[in-house]
Amino acid sequence: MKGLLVLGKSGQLAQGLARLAPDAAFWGRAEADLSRPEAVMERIRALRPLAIINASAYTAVDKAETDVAAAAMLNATAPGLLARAAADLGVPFLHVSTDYVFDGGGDHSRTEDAATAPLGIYGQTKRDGERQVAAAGGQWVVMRTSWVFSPDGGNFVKTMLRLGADRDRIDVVADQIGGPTEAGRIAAALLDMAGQMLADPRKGGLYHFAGAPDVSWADFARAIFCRARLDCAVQDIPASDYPTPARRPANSRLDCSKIAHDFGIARPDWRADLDHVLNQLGYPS
Ligand SMILES: NC(=O)C1=CN([C@@H]2O[C@H](COP(=O)(O)OP(=O)(O)OC[C@H]3O[C@@H](n4cnc5c(N)ncnc54)[C@H](OP(=O)(O)O)[C@@H]3O)[C@@H](O)[C@H]2O)C=CC1
Ligand SMILES: Cc1cn([C@H]2C[C@H](O)[C@@H](COP(=O)(O)OP(=O)(O)O[C@H]3O[C@@H](C)C(=O)[C@@H](O)[C@H]3O)O2)c(=O)[nH]c1=O
Ligand SMILES: [Mg+2]
Repeated sequence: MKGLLVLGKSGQLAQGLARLAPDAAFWGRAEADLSRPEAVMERIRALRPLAIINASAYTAVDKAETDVAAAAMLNATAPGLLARAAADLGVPFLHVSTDYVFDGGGDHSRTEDAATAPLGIYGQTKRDGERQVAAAGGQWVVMRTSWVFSPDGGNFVKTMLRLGADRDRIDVVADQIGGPTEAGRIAAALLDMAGQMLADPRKGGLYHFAGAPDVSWADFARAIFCRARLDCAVQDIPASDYPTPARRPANSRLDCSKIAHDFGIARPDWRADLDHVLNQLGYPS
């Protein structure tokens, strides 16, 4: 997509976008340090992009608990200012948020209008970012997704492949349920949405988008070992047996019917996407 500016370069989503939209401009930390967003806004005004996708974020969930100011800057203040720069230019701004804005009670799928109640700093700062993007006054999309995996960067799939290679058993949380989502699918959905927003200035808003079917982390780990042909047994454990600085939601199920209705974008099946990512990582199918 010509004229597209992506904030982010080496991250999972940024790399997914780079594969699908190689002629876009990609600004990583070196080109555009979002801990100093005012300078980035100036450069955006000079570039005059036709659409902006923000693929940058502070994603270290546990570290955010003690690095609050940096998480707030990257996840809330910077997206708000980027959205304002896009609004001033009159171009669409697409941003990504997370299932961690919810407290994860119950066992139902949440729609976009469900109440947010983040359990930790990462989720809180992402929720604040959603609000700042919506308040910037331009044409915007916030896509909430979950459990992102890809061949690039750090993610649960790569962690399991590393651990599973030298252990014969691993304990994995079985009472947190969500939709694993391949980064390339998010990239494709955002590019599709950007095109539709350019064609129709009324389009935009808050949307859920996650891979199907919903699973526990333990079942996701089993699928990874099975498809990678790694001989590592998964022991189901409750989250209470895996203490972490930040609490995670137990129920991360996202109802994705609004994006299907408004944009014609369906939930991708993570099982096929996992096969594809494992192939990219050198595991034969
Ligand atoms: N990972 C997940 O499981 C989930 C992620 N999300 C959301 O999806 C989006 C994409 O996440 P993902 O691709 O996984 O993230 P990654 O952690 O893989 O990548 C983070 C990106 O942020 C950029 N970045 C970090 N600090 C700065 C900074 N100071 N200035 C400029 N850029 C910076 C990095 O830049 P550089 O390229 O220079 O390294 C990198 O491109 C985020 O909004 C995230 O909150 C939502 C649900 C789940
Ligand atoms: C490594 C490991 C993790 N776990 C658990 C911890 C946690 O509950 C779950 C997943 O671990 P992770 O560290 O990948 O989880 P986490 O970093 O919290 O993943 C989240 O990242 C942010 C950015 C998001 O927005 C979320 O959608 C989600 O993807 O698995 C085990 O049970 N055993 C293990 O050996
Ligand atoms: Mg993590």
